[in-house]
Amino acid sequence: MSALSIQGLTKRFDKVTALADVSFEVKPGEFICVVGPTNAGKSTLLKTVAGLVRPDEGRILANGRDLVNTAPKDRGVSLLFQNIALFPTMTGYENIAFPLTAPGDGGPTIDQRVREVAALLKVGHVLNRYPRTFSGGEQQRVAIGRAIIKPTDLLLLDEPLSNLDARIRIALRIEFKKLHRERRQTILYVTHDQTEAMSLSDRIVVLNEGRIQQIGTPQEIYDRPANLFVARFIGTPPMNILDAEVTSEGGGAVVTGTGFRLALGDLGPGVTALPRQIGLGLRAEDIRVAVAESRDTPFPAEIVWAEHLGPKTILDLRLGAKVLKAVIADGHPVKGEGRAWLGFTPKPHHLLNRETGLFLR
Ligand SMILES: Nc1ncnc2c1ncn2[C@@H]1O[C@H](COP(=O)(O)OP(=O)(O)OP(=O)(O)O)[C@@H](O)[C@H]1O
Repeated sequence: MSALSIQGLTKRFDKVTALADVSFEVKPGEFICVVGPTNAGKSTLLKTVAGLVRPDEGRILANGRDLVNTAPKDRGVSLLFQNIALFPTMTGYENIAFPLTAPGDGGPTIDQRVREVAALLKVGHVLNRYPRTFSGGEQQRVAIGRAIIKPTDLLLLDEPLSNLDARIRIALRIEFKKLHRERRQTILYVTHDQTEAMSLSDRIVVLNEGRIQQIGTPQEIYDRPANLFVARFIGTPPMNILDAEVTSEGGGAVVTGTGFRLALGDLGPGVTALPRQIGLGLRAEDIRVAVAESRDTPFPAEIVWAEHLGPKTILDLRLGAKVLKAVIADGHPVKGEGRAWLGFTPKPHHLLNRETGLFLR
């Protein structure tokens, strides 16, 4: 049975449809990230599960039990919002222990559990202090501690790391992963940061304008984006899409566009469903870059920008009217300006039906 079953969830606010017929299943112990741009409906989804928003249509079941008609406090979920609200008159210790102080939660284990959680989140040193003396990272860690101390069936996290600087964010990402490994708690985690989603989740739900665009493992979504939106949203830099024409030659497909021509071999029967004008999707790492023309790098391009990022450099390369993004490693003979020669090895092939916005599988 699914730990969480979301069925046909729809929520409208006046003219805005925040969620449009959203359905997915979460397995017990799964770590699911819901990712999407601003206004995608991510928070609304989490709030409907937590009971803060009532859906107009659809059902939410947790282990087969209806949640929509269950009071929020009886849903067996804990929720952590982006905006931290620690109790200012309570110490770090008291803030973390707060959810355990309800009747029935008492006993000598409270102290032990607070200290375990504090150790896990590395906030042992602030337990006797008040929130006004905490750094932003410490505040967020304590807030996370408070959200996780009472093991619930389902943990809902809404952009829990978004207000933190990059270093703390990465450190806490690892803590979340460890926590999940230890507890195997079912987690629904909302973020607009696709890198965070890629690194944390067992599966990703990509949401845009209230609609699910794709559900899959990070690898599936990266390798086989369902549509143009997902292809552009997942991956840094985003996938390059080149206008091209596909023709059939000698039993194989050939893709031609301004400045390039590529034999893709036999693409199977699906290729006949493609219109002639397509988009060829290329990940930055699918593009070979060289200083000279060769059989492997036959297409001349102009380097228009180089972003040096330490171990790698992201190049903007003009090919015809289009600027592509490619990645080269530190020490690569191409230096950040002038001319370069390109070769494409798209694996897998990303052929976009430009009329429907869907990729050929
Ligand atoms: N209480 C509300 N009243 C009116 N409109 C709302 C309400 N809550 C959300 N919306 C609208 O619903 C849409 C989805 O909002 P939601 O907060 O779920 O998006 P989100 O993906 O979480 O965005 P962000 O990443 O910016 O937080 C938005 O257009 C938003 O303005």
